[in-house]
Amino acid sequence: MELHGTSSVNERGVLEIGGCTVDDLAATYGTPLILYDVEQIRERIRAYRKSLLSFQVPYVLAYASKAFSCKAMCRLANEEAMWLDVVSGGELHTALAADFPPERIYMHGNNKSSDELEYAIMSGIHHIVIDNFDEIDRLVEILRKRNTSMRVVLRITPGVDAHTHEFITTGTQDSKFGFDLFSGQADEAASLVLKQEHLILIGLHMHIGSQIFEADGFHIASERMAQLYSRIKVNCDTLEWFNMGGGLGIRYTKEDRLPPLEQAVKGLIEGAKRAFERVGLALPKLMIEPGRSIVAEAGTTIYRVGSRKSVPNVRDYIAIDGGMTDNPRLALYGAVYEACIANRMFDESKQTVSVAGKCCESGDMILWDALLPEPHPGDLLAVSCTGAYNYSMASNYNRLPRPAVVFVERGEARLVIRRETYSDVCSLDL
Ligand SMILES: Cc1ncc(COP(=O)(O)O)c(C=O)c1O
Ligand SMILES: N[C@@H](CCCC[NH3+])C(=O)O
Repeated sequence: MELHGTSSVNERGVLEIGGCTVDDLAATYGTPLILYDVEQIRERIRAYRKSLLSFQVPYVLAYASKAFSCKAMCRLANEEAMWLDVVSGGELHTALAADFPPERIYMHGNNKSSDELEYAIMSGIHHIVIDNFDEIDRLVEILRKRNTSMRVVLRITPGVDAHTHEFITTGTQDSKFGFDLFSGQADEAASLVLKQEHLILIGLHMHIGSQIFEADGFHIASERMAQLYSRIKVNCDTLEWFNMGGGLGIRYTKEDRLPPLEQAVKGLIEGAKRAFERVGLALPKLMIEPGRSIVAEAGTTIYRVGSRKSVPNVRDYIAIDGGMTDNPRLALYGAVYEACIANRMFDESKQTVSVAGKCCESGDMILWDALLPEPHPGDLLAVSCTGAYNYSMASNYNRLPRPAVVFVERGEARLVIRRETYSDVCSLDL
């Protein structure tokens, strides 16, 4: 397993993250345990900021909180002066409960309920990203009733295939998200919004997908967005923002090849700059809303190895005390991870084993055919790059309690989400 961020191996051959030893953390907090290397998150944020600053246009760096949301994460994003993208009343509530300033929050979502829209408006968030025609109507109705107005951004589907897993591409024409550009819906939505005295159109948004390695999709989408922007700008003085979405990929395994983050971000923005120049405009104010590339590599899940099973001439399995309940990404997308035996880092990796979870489900796998030192029951298995869309997509399938989450930084560990108990699992049952 590749060591990320502040990870290192101590003289006992035990993995350390953020200056904390993994076996001590497992003994204190139990397993499965999700560790976040806070310094690494801060570094990623700073890498984004450095690239954005070099373009000398006003910018907003928002964290897409869907990747991993909890109060501590919102506080960390706030400490780093980020904005926050929320996609639900629950994510908004988490941010507000963490005292995240509402004026740096905005709301996405392809089916925001009227309650969620009211909540967002009454909380004083900065703007709402409108996703469809029904939402324009619903928003106007609420604003009219409350005799107030709201800044809005339009989510546009630029008709671009981002070359990622088909379940996480979002910019193609046939998508549930946003206003379609090709059929003219995007222009139509803009003229509708401009007629509404309660709506102030401040920007256009695109998000072409997630875990993207290549810049071409962003460049093509930026070209199309710049053309749309220039058409709308003619009748709209308040239009000043271009939100390029999130989506930059990360290295889950050594085989994943991609440029350093700073370079990748610069490349995207240079592409956008060229696109706007071609339509005779300067680069507008920029928004960018990464999730995965901020938190994924900073997360490591620590499991305890339990039973083993060897199918002669077929495969060796080991089972860990978590699984698809804390990491459904292999089951959902066939995601590939790297792992190590965290308490025996000096041992040679010479056995090919597949790592299964403990759910009643054959698809409950975390790794297929990984090369590891021979695992023994009681060993600690560390799976890297589990910081994004793992805890946030965790479930209680088979009534398994969700794991604890701990932030580690400079030798200190801080429990930020406690482990669920059996009574938590039953807490909503009547
Ligand atoms: C609208 C929007 N913005 C931002 C993100 C964050 O994407 P990522 O985690 O790939 O950076 C997503 C998720 O794909 C999204 O749907
Ligand atoms: N949840 C997905 C990505 C979806 C991103 C949000 N629009 C993943 O784990 O990769």
